Amino acid sequence: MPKLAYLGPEGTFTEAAVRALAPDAERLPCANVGAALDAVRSGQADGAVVPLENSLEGGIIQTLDELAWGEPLLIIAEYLLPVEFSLLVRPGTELRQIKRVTTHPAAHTQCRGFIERELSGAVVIPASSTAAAAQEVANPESPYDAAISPAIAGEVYGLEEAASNIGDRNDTVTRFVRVAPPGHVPEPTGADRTSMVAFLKEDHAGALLEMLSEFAVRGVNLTRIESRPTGQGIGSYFFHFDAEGHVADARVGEALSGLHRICSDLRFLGSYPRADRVVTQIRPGTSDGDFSEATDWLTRIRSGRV
Ligand SMILES: O=C(O)C(=O)Cc1ccccc1
Repeated sequence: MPKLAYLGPEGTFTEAAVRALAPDAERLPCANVGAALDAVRSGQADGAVVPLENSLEGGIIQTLDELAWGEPLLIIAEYLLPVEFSLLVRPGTELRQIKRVTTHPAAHTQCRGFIERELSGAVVIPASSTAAAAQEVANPESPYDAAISPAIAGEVYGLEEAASNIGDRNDTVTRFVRVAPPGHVPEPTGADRTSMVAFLKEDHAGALLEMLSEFAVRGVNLTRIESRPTGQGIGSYFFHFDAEGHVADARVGEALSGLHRICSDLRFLGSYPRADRVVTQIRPGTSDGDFSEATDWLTRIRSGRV
């Protein structure tokens, strides 16, 4: 039974993703995303589940930066979780009494409308997770009046639901990934995604276009592109890319080789089955057969067999 580290405590959205991805796994709740990933690096856990992106807010910065800068890890699976937020209070608290709210920053940004409309004047204080916020509010001595959390956290910590489904949109989805120590890449399925992080060799006009061209000319479609500061001054950025397909596909492999040539560093984060099972569309001239036929042709003309 694998042991999976995740953003705890019990009752987080991440825990729901762990239960869906690996129902039989032993769960190791951690205080933050970095600690969950470090548990894998140190061998304390066999893997970890972490949030990677949200359909409303984009990338989860802590996860993106940990995967880019920390000791390398491999993404081996993903899961799409629809997220629904509840306002949880100690039994008896009324909406008008709520002055101090606590939650995870990603939940705060997705519930801004409700907070402005229904809790105007309330301050929102960040918590390490939505369930940590609920656990804190459950303490009768807590300075906080309410937590924004999944409804399940209310059941776990004995809180009341003062309002449900309080997100600004009711179709928000968070993509979670399961990571493992570097090693075996999952087999291609035909409906895969490949993630990577690219660092520019030198900043120049068209540098991003050059990188994108490596994908475009081989018919590789991107599903996410995100720039993050390198920390080395204003204007210095590196890039996260998610592409359709698997590193075992010729067009994806060649795009990665091309990027490797023009980047100062290209970190492969993994090829894994897509949660939505959307099959990769192969553009004419970019199938594995097309690539190997072209390689054979080149070998022939190089050896004089025109
Ligand atoms: O705090 C949680 O419950 C998490 O799992 C992180 C998170 C927060 C908000 C939306 C999705 C994931």
